[in-house]
Amino acid sequence: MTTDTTGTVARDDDPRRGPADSPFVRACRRRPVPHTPVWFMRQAGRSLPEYRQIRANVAMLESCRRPDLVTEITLQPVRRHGVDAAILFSDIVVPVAAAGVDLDIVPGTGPVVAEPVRTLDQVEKIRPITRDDVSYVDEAVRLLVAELGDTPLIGFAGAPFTLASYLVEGGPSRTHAKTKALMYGQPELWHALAGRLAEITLAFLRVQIDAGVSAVQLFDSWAGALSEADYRRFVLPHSAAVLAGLADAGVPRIHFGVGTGELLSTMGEAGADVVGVDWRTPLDVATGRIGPDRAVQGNLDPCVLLAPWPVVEAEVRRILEQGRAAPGHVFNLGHGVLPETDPDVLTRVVALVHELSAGPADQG
Ligand SMILES: Cc1c2[nH]c(c1CCC(=O)O)Cc1[nH]c(c(CCC(=O)O)c1C)Cc1[nH]c(c(CCC(=O)O)c1C)Cc1[nH]c(c(C)c1CCC(=O)O)C2
Repeated sequence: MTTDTTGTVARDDDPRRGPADSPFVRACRRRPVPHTPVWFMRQAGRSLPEYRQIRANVAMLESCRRPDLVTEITLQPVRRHGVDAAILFSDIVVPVAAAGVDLDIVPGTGPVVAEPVRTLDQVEKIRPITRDDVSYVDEAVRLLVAELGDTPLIGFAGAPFTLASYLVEGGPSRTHAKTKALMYGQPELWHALAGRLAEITLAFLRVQIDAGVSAVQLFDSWAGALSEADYRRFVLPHSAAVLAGLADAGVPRIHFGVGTGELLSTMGEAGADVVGVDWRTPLDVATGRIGPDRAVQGNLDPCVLLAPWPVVEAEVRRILEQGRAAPGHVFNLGHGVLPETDPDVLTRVVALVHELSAGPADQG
């Protein structure tokens, strides 16, 4: 129970509380929570039979452009698992396609770009986007916010480095060699590309915030491929521009990458409220690097979900324990749900996180 400024007592299920006062948003803001909130990156997707069914005859990008499908797919894991937040069903390449880049999402591969970026002329043809270019996202967010009630909706976008990697490599890459070669060999072209992608990302996140999302996550999934010095020189200014552009938006900003143990403190400097941590760095160690001014999100290894339940349970306990060192903890995986994951295990993890972390709300 809480007491508002008029002295009226609001029950925990009172709709007036709204998503801004949800455990998820409170943890992002380092406020006391009734339980540790939990959601999963890629919670909507191939681990769910109801997702595989609805996507059976619809291409990935087409499904992202149909508000009815986006709404249904986003809600599926919320209904099934009782997670503390929904994440908009979309993809990091959706705004880039809206900006005029010829690309597709190939099943089992990922984004594939028809003409990889090599010249300034190509960069200049990637045009800035407006709300009208992504009106289907605006519409889907509005439908979802109405359906979700007190459950917060997370909006997201890809960060400039991760987007640039797809555009320069032409598809997924293990080494990001072409991207790094461009970065080192043609720094002006690199900064022009990353700057344009930062503009598009900021505009895309603004559309989602204006439509009502309660938080945003900036995915720099592949930033861990860079040294700290190169990250600072080539990537940080562009990601910081996106995050600074949202400073007045009033929603928490989460910043996530994989293999970023050595970058955690610098990624925090980019300006997020919450830093996502993969499974390689324990959360207490991560908090030591990030500092007391930011919450953390993570960090169960998605592969652990394929192990017998006692292993999963022990890992969930360890992560909750190490997360207590952080000023705020959002439970999540260290990267996305693997398609072969048994969805019932995800549901059990949500219940276990809630059970183990529930206690009298700290009034501090
Ligand atoms: C790098 C990246 C991409 N897309 C995304 C990232 C950053 C997050 C991360 O690091 O995983 C972001 C993304 N993509 C998708 C979401 C949905 C929201 C959620 O997390 O539930 C999110 C947040 C749907 C999707 N995006 C994609 C799928 C699978 C396509 C399908 O179901 O047919 C989904 C559900 C396609 C995609 N798109 C991309 C990849 C690597 C793939 C997978 C390729 C494959 O394995 O088939 C690029």
